[in-house]
Amino acid sequence: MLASTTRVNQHASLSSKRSTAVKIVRCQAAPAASTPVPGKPSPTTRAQEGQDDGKPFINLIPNNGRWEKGIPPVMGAHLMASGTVSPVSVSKGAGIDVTPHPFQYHETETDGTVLLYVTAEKAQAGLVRLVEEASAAAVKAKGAFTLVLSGGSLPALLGPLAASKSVDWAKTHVFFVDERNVPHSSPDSTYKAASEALLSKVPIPAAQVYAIAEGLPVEQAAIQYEGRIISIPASALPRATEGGLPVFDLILLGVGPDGHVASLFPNRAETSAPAAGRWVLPVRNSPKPPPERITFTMPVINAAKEVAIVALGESKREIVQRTLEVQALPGALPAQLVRPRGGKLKWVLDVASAEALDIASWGEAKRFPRSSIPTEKKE
Ligand SMILES: O=C(O)[C@H](O)[C@@H](O)[C@H](O)[C@H](O)COP(=O)(O)O
Repeated sequence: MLASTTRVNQHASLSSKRSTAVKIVRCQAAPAASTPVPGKPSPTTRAQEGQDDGKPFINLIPNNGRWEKGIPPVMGAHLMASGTVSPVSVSKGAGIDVTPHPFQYHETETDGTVLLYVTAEKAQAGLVRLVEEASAAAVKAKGAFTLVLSGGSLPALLGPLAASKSVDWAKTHVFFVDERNVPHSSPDSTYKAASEALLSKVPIPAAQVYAIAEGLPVEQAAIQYEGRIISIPASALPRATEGGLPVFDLILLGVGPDGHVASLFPNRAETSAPAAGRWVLPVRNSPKPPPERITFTMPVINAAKEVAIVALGESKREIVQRTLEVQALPGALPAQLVRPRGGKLKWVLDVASAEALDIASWGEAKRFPRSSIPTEKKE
């Protein structure tokens, strides 16, 4: 049974004039593409009324809520904010010629918290506070704080942390949830970006910044990185009771236009790596250049105490809406697989990236399961 939808701050209008975050706590459940929202011409409304507005006529997932084995007969086929239609997958009926999909729908939901800021600057300040709070809690609890960074636009957002008076850098360990397999001096290096924006400006011991080993083949770089994580004592980096995965205190993710997080891309084998396997994997032929990377697996991300997905600006509008509001093919959007099992999930948005969200409808209970990686691989 889905967790009952938590209260949504109905006043969280996107045009909020509030100067700070509007905290919206909700279940991560996608409204059915066929659930017309009063006052909002949803694809259904347009399709049912047969308006020929030039947009593709789309087949809608029947919102009967009683699918065989939790799998809707038609997956996808929803009209995305960009006006394109997502891919369709038609099963032949439950249990008929169905090969075990690396991802499955399941009924449980994880509450996520959406922190919606009026501007990117306020979102950046909120992100800094989020790191400071996680740091204080971790150092108080175990005398160490493990912070994991993404690449892309994220490192530059952390610049103001250099002025923070509350982060104990002597007790902080910084990792990279993914990293390009390039020299540290390369403009593509996330280590370089994070060093320039923050790490070179704070008194963090060099041995506590875990950069990728340079000059190795990507498979060896992944193994070497995993070995460094394994060598960290559980007192600083506890291991989860289930599966022994490392429990990082805070992982900061970006999200790509295809829904990738870290270097886990849609429909790629790395994205469905099981919890029982490697913690860090090599990625070749990455859809996002540069081609070679290493990446944490999704189970490692989901073992974290807290995960924040940071998506700011107009360019994130469509993927934020798809990820938070649209039923996707199982695993089609890796960002929808981010569901910390025992931890907290937060989205850090600004009005520009949240503009396409239909927050007013978030108060209604939705019966859309989310895809996830099964805990045991179905052979
Ligand atoms: O190394 C990387 O490229 C990142 O880890 C990647 O996952 C990034 O976070 C997203 O692609 C979003 O990047 P932007 O925030 O720059 O759009």
